[in-house]
Amino acid sequence: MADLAATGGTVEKRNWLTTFFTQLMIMLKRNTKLQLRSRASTFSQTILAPFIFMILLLILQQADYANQRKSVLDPAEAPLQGVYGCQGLNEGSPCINIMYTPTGSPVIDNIMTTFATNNAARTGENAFATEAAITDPAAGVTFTPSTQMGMVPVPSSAFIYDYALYSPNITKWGISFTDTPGPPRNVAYQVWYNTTNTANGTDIYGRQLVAMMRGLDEAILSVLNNQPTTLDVTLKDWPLIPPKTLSDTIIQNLGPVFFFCSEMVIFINVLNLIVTEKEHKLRHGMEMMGLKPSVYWISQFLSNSLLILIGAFVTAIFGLMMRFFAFTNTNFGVLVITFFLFGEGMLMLAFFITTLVRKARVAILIGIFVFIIGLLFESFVFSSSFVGYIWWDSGTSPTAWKILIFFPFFNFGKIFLDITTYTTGRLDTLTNTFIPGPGFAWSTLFDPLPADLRPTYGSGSQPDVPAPIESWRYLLMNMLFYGVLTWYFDCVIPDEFGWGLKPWFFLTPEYWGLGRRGKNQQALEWLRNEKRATKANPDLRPGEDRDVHAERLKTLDEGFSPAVRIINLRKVYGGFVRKKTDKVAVNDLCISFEEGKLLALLGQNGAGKSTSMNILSGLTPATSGDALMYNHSVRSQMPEIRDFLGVCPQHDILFDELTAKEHLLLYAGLKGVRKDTWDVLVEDRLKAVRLWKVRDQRAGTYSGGMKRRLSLVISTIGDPKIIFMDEPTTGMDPVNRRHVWDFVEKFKQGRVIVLTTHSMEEADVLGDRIAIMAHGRMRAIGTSIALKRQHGSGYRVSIIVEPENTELAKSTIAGMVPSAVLEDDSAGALLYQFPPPHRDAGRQSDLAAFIGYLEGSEDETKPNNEGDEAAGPWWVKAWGISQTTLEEVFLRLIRDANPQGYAGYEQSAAAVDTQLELIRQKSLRGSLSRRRPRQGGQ
Ligand SMILES: Nc1ncnc2c1ncn2[C@@H]1O[C@H](COP(=O)(O)OP(=O)(O)OP(=O)(O)O)[C@@H](O)[C@H]1O
Repeated sequence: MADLAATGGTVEKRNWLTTFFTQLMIMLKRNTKLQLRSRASTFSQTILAPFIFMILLLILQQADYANQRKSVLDPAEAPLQGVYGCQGLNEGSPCINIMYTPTGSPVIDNIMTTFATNNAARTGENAFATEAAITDPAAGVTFTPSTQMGMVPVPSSAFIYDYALYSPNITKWGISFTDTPGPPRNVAYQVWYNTTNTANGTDIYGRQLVAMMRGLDEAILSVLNNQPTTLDVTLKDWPLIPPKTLSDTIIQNLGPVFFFCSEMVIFINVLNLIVTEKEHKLRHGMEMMGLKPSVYWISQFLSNSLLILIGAFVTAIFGLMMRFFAFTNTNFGVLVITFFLFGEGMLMLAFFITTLVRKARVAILIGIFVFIIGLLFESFVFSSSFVGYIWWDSGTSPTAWKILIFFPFFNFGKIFLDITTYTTGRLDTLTNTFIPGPGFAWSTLFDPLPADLRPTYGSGSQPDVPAPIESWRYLLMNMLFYGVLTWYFDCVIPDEFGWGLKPWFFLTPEYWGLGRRGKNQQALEWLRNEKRATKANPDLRPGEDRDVHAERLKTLDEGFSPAVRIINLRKVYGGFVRKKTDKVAVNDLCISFEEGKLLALLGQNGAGKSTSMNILSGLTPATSGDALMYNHSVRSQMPEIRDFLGVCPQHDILFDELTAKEHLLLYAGLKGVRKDTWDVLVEDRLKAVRLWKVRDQRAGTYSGGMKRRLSLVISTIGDPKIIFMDEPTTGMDPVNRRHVWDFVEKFKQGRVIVLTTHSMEEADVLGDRIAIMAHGRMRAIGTSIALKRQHGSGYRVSIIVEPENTELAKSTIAGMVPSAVLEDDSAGALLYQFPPPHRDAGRQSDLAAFIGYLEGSEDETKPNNEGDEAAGPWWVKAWGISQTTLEEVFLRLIRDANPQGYAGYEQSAAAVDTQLELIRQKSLRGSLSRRRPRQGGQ
C-alpha cells in the first residue's frame, strides 16, 4: 500500500470565496446526480405533473365544449307568466306584495285592481287584495305587516323609498304612477324592484319585471279604453346554433387549481428531501466535513429552481399545444415567469418550513396542510373574478390582502385570474356569440385592470384591482421574505443535538467571521483560569484514580502542548430547568491527546463515549467545559476546527444513491483536497479498506460492514490532523477488521486518532493508550500493560499433577513462592494466583524463579530416575500461565465504578463477578497449551 498519509490528501489553502464556489459546484453536482438517480421523481416533478394536470384540464374543457356546442333547433316556448306573491324571511312570513302611489285616485286604484284580477288568472294564486291606504307618512315608515298583504296604497314615492330603507326586504314591488290628463294623456309609472334579485343572477332575464310591466300596461289599456284588454306575450329562444369559437371557461375557473397542484408536487418533494437529509444527519455529515450552510441552501435553491424553470416551460408549452386561450393569447414570457416565480415562492416557503421540523413525516403533513389551504384559495377564491377581486373592493378591509400577499398561492391566483380575465373571452348569453378577450401582452403587466373587465358588485362598486406586475413583485417579496426566515430560523432553532445560535446572532461580529483571531487567545485565557481553579484544589477528587488525576493535571499544564486538550467537559441532558432526573452523560472529562498516538475509549453502553465524541466533533454543545484542538475552542471555533477534523460517526451517514467513489469525491471536494490528487486518493483509500471492487456500486446496496468501512475511510479524507472514530469496526468480519486496523495503524502517523470500541482486542491492538469510561467519568487511563498491571489481578499459574502428588506439589510451591495463593484444588488441578507486580514488587522474583523452575532442566529429585526427556519437576504433568486480560480490567473497573448519584447502572456487581470468573477460566484454558510431553503411562 502506498504511503497513505502522504497520498492524495493534500488540502489546498483557499480564500472564502474560492471555497464557497468550489463547494457550490460540488454540491450542485451532487444534487444533479441525486436528481438523475431518482429519475422517476424528477420526471414527475418537471414533466409528468404539468402534463397530467394539463391533460385533465383538456378533458374537462372538451366536455364543456361539447356541452356548449349542442345545437337546439326547436327550443321550447313558454308564455310570459304573471307576477307571483311575495316571500318574507320564510315561506308565509309577513310581507307586502305591492306598494303603490298615489292614493285616492280612482283611475290608479282601478288600474291596480284590474292588474290584480288579470294576474291572478295567470298565476292561479289569489288576487292581490287592495289594503287600507296608509295616509300618514311618518307613522307608515314604522308600519309592520302582520300577514302577507296584497296592494297597499301609500302617500308618495318618498314613502316607498323610506319604507324600503327602514324596513328592507319586506316589500316586493313599488309602483309610483303619474297620471297627466293631456291631451295627449300620459300615464307614467316607475317600477321599484329589489335589484338584489337580478344581481344574484336568480332572474337574469328580469322575467318578473317584464311580467309586472305587461300586467300594468294591460290594466292601463283596460281602464283607459274602458274595455277589458289582455296582452299575451310568449317567450321563445332563438334556435341555438353554437358559435364557432367557444369560451375556455374551464381553464378560467379551474386553471389556478390545476396549475397550483402541479407546482405542489415540487413543493412537497422539496420538504421531504431537505428534512430527510436533516433527519438522517446527512447535512450534519457534510457540515462536519466542512460544508458551509450557505452553500447547502444555495445549492438546494439552484438545483430546485432548475426543476421549477423546466416545469414552467413545460407547462407553458403544453398549454400552447392544447390551444388554451390563456396560453395562446398571453405573452409566452409572462406565462413562464409567472409559473416560475410562483414555484420559487413556494420553494422558499418549503425551505422555511424545513427549518421548523426535524422529521420528514411532520414536514409532509405540514406540506399537505399548506396544500389544502392553497387549494381552497385557488378553487373558491380565484375561480371567478367576482370573488377573486373582492379583496380590492372598497367594502373589503385592505388589511385582508396585505396579509394574504405573504402567501405565494394568493399572488399566483391573482395574476392567473388577470391572465384568464384578459384572454379567455366569454360567450354573450343573450346573443350566444363569443366575445374574445383583449389578450395579455407584456405591456398589460403594468396596466390596472380596465373597468369593463372588472366585476360589479351589488352595491354598484367595482374593485380597484392592482396591475398584474404587482403579483410578480409580491412573489419576489415572498422569496426574499421566506429566504430571510429560512436563514434566521435555520441558525436559531436548535437541532436535535442542541446546537442553535442566539436569537441576536446576526448582531455579533463572530457570525460574520470577524474577531475570530482573538478567539485563540480567549481559549488560552480560559485554560489559564481553569488551571488556576484546579491548582487551588489539586487533590484527588473523591473516587478519582491516580492515573486519571495525573492526566487531569497534565492536561491543565500550560507547559505541555498536546494536540487536543479536553478540559472539564460536561454534558447534562435535560430541559431548561435543572431537575434531579437530568442525565449527566459526561462528567468533568479531562484528557489530552498527542500526535501520532491513538487513544481507545472503552466503556459500557451509555458510559458517555458517543456524547464525548459528539461534543468534540461539534455535533452536540457541551454544557460546560471546553476542548481545545490546536488551541481552537470547540465551543466557539468549530468552523476552523473542521478544516483539520475527520469524524466517523457511530451511525453511518451515507447517501444511498451515491457510490463509494462518489462519496469520496464529494467529501474530497468539500474538504478542499487538490483536484489532481482525487483519483489517487480514492483508489488508495478504497483499496485500503477493500471497497475498490465495489466502488461504483451504490452505498444503499452495501452490507453493514461495507458501510462502516466507507464511513471510516470518509473520515480520513482531507488530511485531517484529528480523527474521531465512534465504534468504527462494528459489524465487520475478522478479515476486514484486520485490514481496517492495519489501515488505521498506518494512518495515525502524525495524527491524533480517538476511537471508541467495545472490542477489547481492538483497543489492545490499536490503542497506544486506553481510557475506560463509566457513568460519564473517566475511570482509568494508560497503556494496555499499565492498565493490566494497575487494575489486573496479576498472574495465574495452573499446574496439573497426578492426584497422589498433590500434597508434594503444594508443599514444594509453598516453600518456593510463599506469596502465591492457592485459588483452586481439584483432582490434581491446582490454580495459584500471583499478586500484581505493583502490589508485591519484592516478590516478582518469586514468580520469575518459579517459572524458571517449572521450565527448568532435568529434575534430580525424580524417583526411579525414569528416562524422561522433558525439563522441569517430575511431578508436573502440565502447567500454564495467564495474565489479566483487558476485558478483565474493564469488567473490574465497571464493577468498582461507583454509581452513586447516577441512574441507569444496570449491571449488578454479582453479574460482573460471574463474568470475570468466566474470563479467568477461559484465559486459563488457553494457557494450558504448554503441556509437558511425558513418556510412560502416568
Ligand atoms: N439526546 C439525548 N438525550 C438524553 N439523553 C441522552 C441523549 N443522548 C445520550 N443520552 C444519554 O447519555 C448517556 C450516554 O450516552 P452515550 O450515547 O454517550 O453512551 P455511549 O457510551 O456512547 O454508549 P454506546 O456504547 O451504547 O454507544 C446515556 O445514558 C444516554 O441515555
